[in-house]
Amino acid sequence: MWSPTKAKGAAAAKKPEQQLFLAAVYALCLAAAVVGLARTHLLHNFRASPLCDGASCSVSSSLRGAQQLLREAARKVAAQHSEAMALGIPVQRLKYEKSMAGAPSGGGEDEEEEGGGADAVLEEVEEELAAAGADGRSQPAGTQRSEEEEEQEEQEVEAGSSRQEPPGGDEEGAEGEEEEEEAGRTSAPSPYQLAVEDCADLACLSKAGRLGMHPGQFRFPSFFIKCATTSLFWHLKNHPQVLAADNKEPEFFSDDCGYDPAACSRKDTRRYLFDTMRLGEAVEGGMRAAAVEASTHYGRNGHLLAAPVFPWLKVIISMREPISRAISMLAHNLDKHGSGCLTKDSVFKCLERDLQRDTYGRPFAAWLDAYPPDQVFLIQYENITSTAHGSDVLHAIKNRLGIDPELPGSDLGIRNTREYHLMRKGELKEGEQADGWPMKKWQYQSLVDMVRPDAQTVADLADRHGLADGRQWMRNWEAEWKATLEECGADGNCVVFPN
Ligand SMILES: Nc1ncnc2c1ncn2[C@@H]1O[C@H](COP(=O)(O)OS(=O)(=O)O)[C@@H](OP(=O)(O)O)[C@H]1O
Repeated sequence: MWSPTKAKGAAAAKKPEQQLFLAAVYALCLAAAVVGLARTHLLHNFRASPLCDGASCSVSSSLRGAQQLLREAARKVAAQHSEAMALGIPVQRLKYEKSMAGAPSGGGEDEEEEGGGADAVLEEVEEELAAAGADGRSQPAGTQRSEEEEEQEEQEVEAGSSRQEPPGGDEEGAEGEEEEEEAGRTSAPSPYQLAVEDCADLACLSKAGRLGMHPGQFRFPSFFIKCATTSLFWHLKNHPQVLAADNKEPEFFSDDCGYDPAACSRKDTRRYLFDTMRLGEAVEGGMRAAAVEASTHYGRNGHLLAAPVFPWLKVIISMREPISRAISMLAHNLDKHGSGCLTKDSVFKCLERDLQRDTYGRPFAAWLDAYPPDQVFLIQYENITSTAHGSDVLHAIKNRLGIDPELPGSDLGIRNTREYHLMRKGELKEGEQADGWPMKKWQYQSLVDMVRPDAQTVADLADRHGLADGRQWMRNWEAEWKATLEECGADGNCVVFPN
């Protein structure tokens, strides 16, 4: 029969080596139980953490989780940054140099995009992770993402709409899915591009314009040119980053829509967008060219038409000494179309009438009311056509438009001259200069007195908005007037040539 005393006595009766063996077995069992419990507890918590992908908690999956967390954090910084920018709160920019593909620094479309500081955070996070091979897949040489691709990714984050998490948005995705996401982010069209692909009217383009773009892309249309434009239009037409309108002066908003974008018919709008402005080609080219047109009449009421529809539009306004501008335009009407009031006998009356009606100040002020000054590029015709400054002005224009300033060259070229039109009509031989316009000295002087206040208004406005040195501007035109007056004969007769 069994009794404790007996058992004790039996245990006590065991040999010391047997006792030692049993103690070791008990200790091992205890340790195994503790380790088992701890493992179950740790795995439970660890799998629930974003550092594991749920199925495994390997070192590489944990590092991927950490990468994801850092991305999320950077995205949050980006979102807060955008919010702050929208509220007008000053946000300190971090060290961040944007090097747009093929575009000069100092004024591209994309430089208007704010948020560099937050992007820099994201960029640095991505760089650090890539350098550390934190995704557990070190990249072989030659397969690393290019700077451009990384910038595309930043832009998408900025746009905030291109990288939506999949429904149920989990971090549990398998490695393949994550790779796909990676590839999609780097080569995907920008949200802007996707939206424009479906556009066939102004409202759609207008709405799309609020979406984010990749670096090197341009909003459509990009800019209009006004005044002394033919040479500039043709120069830019030959630029690889410019998509010039099929017709230099489509006058769509003026002639087709009566300066009211809401009144443009569907048919005319489609024709303008696709045939004239080549929207289809712009989309096919990934929106990587700046679409331009140069309708002269927009100058008068440009503020009415473009600002509500294309708030991003840039405008190049070139102004010529007003009397020369009027002579050039009236002579153009006469030589090319056989119309208008200009004849050798009616010069003064015709100019007086035109200059009273066509002023610079009012429409220019309206453009400036409608557009921020950094979208208006004001040039003095006398500067861009001068041998001393012409190529610098041209360079600056292209810089401001965000296109390579070195292309297609530094020479503006010369087109649409009076001589060209007369030669075509057989009224002038090659190398000959067209006649000037007869006027009395007092007549010319009175025209100068008439246009001076308007010129001064433009100079003051340009100065106030930081667009030009107003005083220099006036000095240039005063010099033109003085030179013309000095050419007049002692008998008070002048022959006026436009500058
Ligand atoms: N590079 C250069 N240097 C000097 N002058 C130049 C240059 N390019 C154009 N022009 C002169 O600009 C005038 C034509 O201007 P636009 O093309 O704007 O005319 S238009 O309003 O579009 O019809 C026209 O002026 P006029 O000849 O006096 O009529 C052109 O001769």
